[in-house]
Amino acid sequence: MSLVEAQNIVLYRGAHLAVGASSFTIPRGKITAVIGPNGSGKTTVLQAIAGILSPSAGQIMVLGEPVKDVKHDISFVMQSVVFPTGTPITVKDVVSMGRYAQRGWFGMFRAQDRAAINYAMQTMNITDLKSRHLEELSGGQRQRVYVAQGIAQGHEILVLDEPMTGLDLKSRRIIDEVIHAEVEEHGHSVVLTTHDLDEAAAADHVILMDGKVVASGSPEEVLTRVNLEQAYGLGSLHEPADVNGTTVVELPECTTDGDADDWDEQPAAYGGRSGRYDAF
Ligand SMILES: Nc1ncnc2c1ncn2[C@@H]1O[C@H](COP(=O)(O)OP(=O)(O)OP(=O)(O)O)[C@@H](O)[C@H]1O
Repeated sequence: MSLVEAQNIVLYRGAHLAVGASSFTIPRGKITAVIGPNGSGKTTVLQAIAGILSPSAGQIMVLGEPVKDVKHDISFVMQSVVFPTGTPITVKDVVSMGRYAQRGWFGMFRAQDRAAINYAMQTMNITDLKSRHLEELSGGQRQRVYVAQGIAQGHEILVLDEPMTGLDLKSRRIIDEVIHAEVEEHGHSVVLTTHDLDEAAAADHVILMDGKVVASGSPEEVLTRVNLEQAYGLGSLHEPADVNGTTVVELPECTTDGDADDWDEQPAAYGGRSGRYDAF
């Protein structure tokens, strides 16, 4: 059974058509990367998978059921979680929130809840920060806390919106290891968004967005020059270069606040990283 089957879904954010009619499947027990330019609909698709946003047309099934019936199997970690400034909330409080739905009678944490909270803090390497207030943390540390909250939920499906963006190498590695452990050790499925072609190329399955799903399948099937040019704009890719026998495509730099065609001419960084990946 597929993890997700979407047939001709159309997604609006308010009055704005965010994702035009799209069909795709996502395999179960794998890592799926959703990639595409700014504003291409990645977060919107994640929200539909997590049951936060309903399609205005078409249908989306998760684990063979209407998504509203399996919401309790899904952990959704948002791109940025905003707590009002001055909220006296600690790292442990935030991670513990991941267990609120599973708590026992009278809202008491049971041994398994405490174990899940401690496991999540350990795997995300934030145990030594547990008594710190959230607003005392760096952006990268905070992001690890939010991912830990998702891990603590222990659900079969972990949906992560840009978990790696803006993180240093160490934090990226920690999150990468946790994502692989979720799939390989716990048999869970991970769906994440990224701006990094290397990350997408390393996933089991890729969905390429540009206001709709442009392509979905294995990285080899999806991350082709033709598809990437369609999503990121014709001429946006520089001629492939041969680097030590590997064909490498460089993406031009994209402004972070712009839309898909808002390219800078400079062939340099993309999504804060090298912007180079092995072309298929
Ligand atoms: N709350 C909202 N109300 C109206 N339109 C929205 C809202 N949120 C997003 N949009 C629009 O929906 C479209 C898809 O946005 P979405 O956040 O899914 O893109 P994205 O690919 O995740 O972008 P990014 O890479 O910048 O995070 C964009 O055109 C965006 O402007």
